[in-house]
This record gives sequence, structure tokens and C-alpha cells, in this order.
Amino acid sequence: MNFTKMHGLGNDFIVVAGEKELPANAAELAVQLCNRFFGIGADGLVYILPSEVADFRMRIINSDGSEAEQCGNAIRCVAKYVYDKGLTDRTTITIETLGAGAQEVQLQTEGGKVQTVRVDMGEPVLNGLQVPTTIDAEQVVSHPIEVDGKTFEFTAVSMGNPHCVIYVDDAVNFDLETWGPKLETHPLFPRKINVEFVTVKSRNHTDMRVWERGAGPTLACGTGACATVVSSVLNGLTDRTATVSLKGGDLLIEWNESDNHVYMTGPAAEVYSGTLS
Ligand SMILES: N[C@H](CCC[C@H](N)C(=O)O)C(=O)O
Repeated sequence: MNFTKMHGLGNDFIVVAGEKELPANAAELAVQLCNRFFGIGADGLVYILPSEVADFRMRIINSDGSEAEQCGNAIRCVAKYVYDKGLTDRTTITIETLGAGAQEVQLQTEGGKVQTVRVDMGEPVLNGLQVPTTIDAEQVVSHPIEVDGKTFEFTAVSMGNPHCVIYVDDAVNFDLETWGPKLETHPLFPRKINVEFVTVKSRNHTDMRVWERGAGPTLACGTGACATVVSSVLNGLTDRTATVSLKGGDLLIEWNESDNHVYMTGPAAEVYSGTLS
């Protein structure tokens, strides 16, 4: 099996193209290949597949074998892959995902290679039961959640995949390893959830650290950055365009008022290609 190792701000993926559909053993393969000691090592396994509604289709399997509906950093890597490898010569393409259908992606190239990608991540879903949470409400904003005797306030946003956004004094040094897994698997979240800890720095800038559903602590989370800005607007903390600073770098997020779509702009990088023995 040929693969290409790629990342978006250090959120890294094993990218496989050429299959007609998701292999039946994709979950087992993801667990085996994402292992950083016995495998290639990555946060997820990404397949580029044919699509009937878009130029390409992306399916993403987390390192624990669970399939995610959407992945912001991976979609930028897929866009770079298909252009750099000559599968398309267009700099505006569409990529189909499980959670958001056909999404428009704009490629910014330099020297014939993609450097930066702007993705239309679609409309956020705020209805409590649709995120999903067990809370039957139009929106879940600053809602109390208790874990191990500690009470946080969270805002729930789906970008196709579910996110729980919590504001803390110092996201950069927050104890992600203790609280991330407890919140990821909290009974309020029927399909588990990605957890973002956020510190607002200004009306156009936040710090964010993420504990990802099915992958744990990652260096960056594209859908999490989108959820962070949507949540911050709902809580009156930032404007609709903001830079989200993650451990792996910055993403520019815009929650457009006129079309209600969230746009994410950031880099994508290829590390190496290989063949599995
Ligand atoms: N772990 C996530 C999928 C990857 C999302 C993240 N890597 C991104 O860049 O959006 C989930 O299960 O919803």
C-alpha cells in the first residue's frame, strides 16, 4: 500500500489515494498504522475516494479506529495532495465529506505546489440534540457540565463533527490530559465529543488547546478552530473573523454573516511518501 504522510499545523495524517471505496478493514488499519511506535504514526488515516457529488471524496479514520464526519486539517492536506500529485489542475475544487457534503476549497499555490488552503467548512449546527448532546435546546451556550466534582461551562458546536468549547484563564498551560478524556466521554455527549479549551486574547485572537475525540491531544484541530470562533461570537467574546493560535500554529477563521458559512484558511504540508511492506 502506497501512502503519503502529511500534516496541517502538526495534526498529522496517513493519506491513501487510489481506492474505489473505504476498505472493510479501515478501522483496524488506522489503529495499526497510526501507532507511533509499531506503525507509521499519525493522528488519523485519510482516504481520497471518487465522489458522485464533488471532485473528490475524503473519509477520515481517527487513530482509535473511529470514523469522523469531518476534519479541517485533513481536508487541506487532501486539497494539497490532489493538486501537487496532478489529480487536478484547478485551484478551486470541491471535496465531499461525511458531515458536510461537497465543500468548496481554494488552493493558493507557490512554485506549482499548494502552500495555503481556504476551505468553506459550511454552516455550524447549534441545536443541542443535533450536535449531538442530550440537551434539547436551540443552542447550548455557556451550559454547566460537571466532571469529578468540578463544574465547567461549555458551548456546543457541530462542524459536521461535535465540539465542546470551554473558556479557561490559560489554555496554553491547561491540564488537557486530566480533563480532556473525562469531557470527551461525558454522558451529555452520545457520540463523544472534541474538547477545546480557549483563552480569548482580543476580539480577533484566541489561544486554543484541543483534546480530540478518538485521537487525544493533537497539535491542531481545524474543525475545533471553527467551533472556537462560532462559540466565541455566540458568547460575545470575539468578532466573526479571528486567528486561533494552536500548539502547532495559527488558523484564520471567518464566520461569514451573510451566508452563515465558516471559512478556514491555513497551511498543508507533505512530509514523505512511502510503501507499506
Ligand atoms: N477527531 C475528530 C476528527 C478530526 C478533526 C480534526 N483533526 C480537525 O482538524 O478538524 C473527530 O473525531 O471529530
